[in-house]
Amino acid sequence: MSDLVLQHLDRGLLTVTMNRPERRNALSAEMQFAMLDALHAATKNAEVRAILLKGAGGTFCVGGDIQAMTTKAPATLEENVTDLRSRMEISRLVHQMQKPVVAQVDGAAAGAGFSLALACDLRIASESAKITTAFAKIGFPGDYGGTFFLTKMIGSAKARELYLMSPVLSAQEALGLGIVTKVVPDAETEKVAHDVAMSLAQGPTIALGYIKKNINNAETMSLEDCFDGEALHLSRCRDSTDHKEAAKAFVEKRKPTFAGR
Ligand SMILES: CC(C)(COP(=O)(O)OP(=O)(O)OC[C@H]1O[C@@H](n2cnc3c(N)ncnc32)[C@H](O)[C@@H]1OP(=O)(O)O)[C@@H](O)C(=O)NCCC(=O)NCCSC(=O)/C=C1/CC=CC=CO1
Repeated sequence: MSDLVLQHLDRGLLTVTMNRPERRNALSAEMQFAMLDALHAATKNAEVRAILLKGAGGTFCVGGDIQAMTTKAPATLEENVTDLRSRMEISRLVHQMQKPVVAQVDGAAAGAGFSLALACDLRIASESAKITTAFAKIGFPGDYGGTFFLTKMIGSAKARELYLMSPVLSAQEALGLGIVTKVVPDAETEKVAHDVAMSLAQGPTIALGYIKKNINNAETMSLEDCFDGEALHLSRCRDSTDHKEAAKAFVEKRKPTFAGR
């Protein structure tokens, strides 16, 4: 396990911390591969029922390490494409895994760090967070699925504006655009993000996974295919312990306890 990505599992919640605070968690190659390993393992581990993704030292992630970009060894176009595409699996795993992923966006989310936050299901932002696509300012068009996620989230017109003009948004501005879920005072960000993620980790895991799948389906599939998916997923949940417990708890007028199966 790499020190660049810390992992802590508590009652179904896996906290994954990008840990390069001295560089505001700018993504080094080693860090990206460690994240890929962590996310692959989390996808397969039934004990992980939700993930909280955060950065160490009060910053989420400022994206690719610009300092490292100035000394990068030359490679062919094909090598660069293969390399970047393989690292971008981080965003695909986050977006598609059938477990909720919450981003704790404090300090800044920029470039690939912004893309990564967008790949998550919910974003809890601190009041002073700076949020920006950043790419155009250093002569890049975008990566880690950011253009896909942002366009789906806020529409093509606004996504173009944020990528072409690259403004640095405040958390409140990002909230107004629907980019972040909630803005909280800086001192409360860690607690609120943790509480939100923990409540998902204690939820009906199978149903939450299918909610994600249904909504991901809606991003790309036809109405007919989405209906087929909803019918299949709800029918599968009928047999789940959590659905039976939730129905029983409702009738008995008590809070359900979900086991995640
Ligand atoms: C808007 C900012 C994110 C935050 O602004 P602010 O809070 O005012 O902080 P600064 O004073 O600008 O920065 C503080 C220190 O952090 C250093 N820093 C910031 N970003 C990076 C970075 N990306 N890489 C390296 N270092 C960074 C900054 O130099 C300061 O250091 P010193 O205190 O020593 O001076 C603002 O910081 C900002 O706009 N940052 C740039 C964001 C950016 O352009 N990111 C890269 C986008 S491209 C990308 O992500 C591409 C890839 C490609 C390949 C592989 C993987 C990933 O992504």
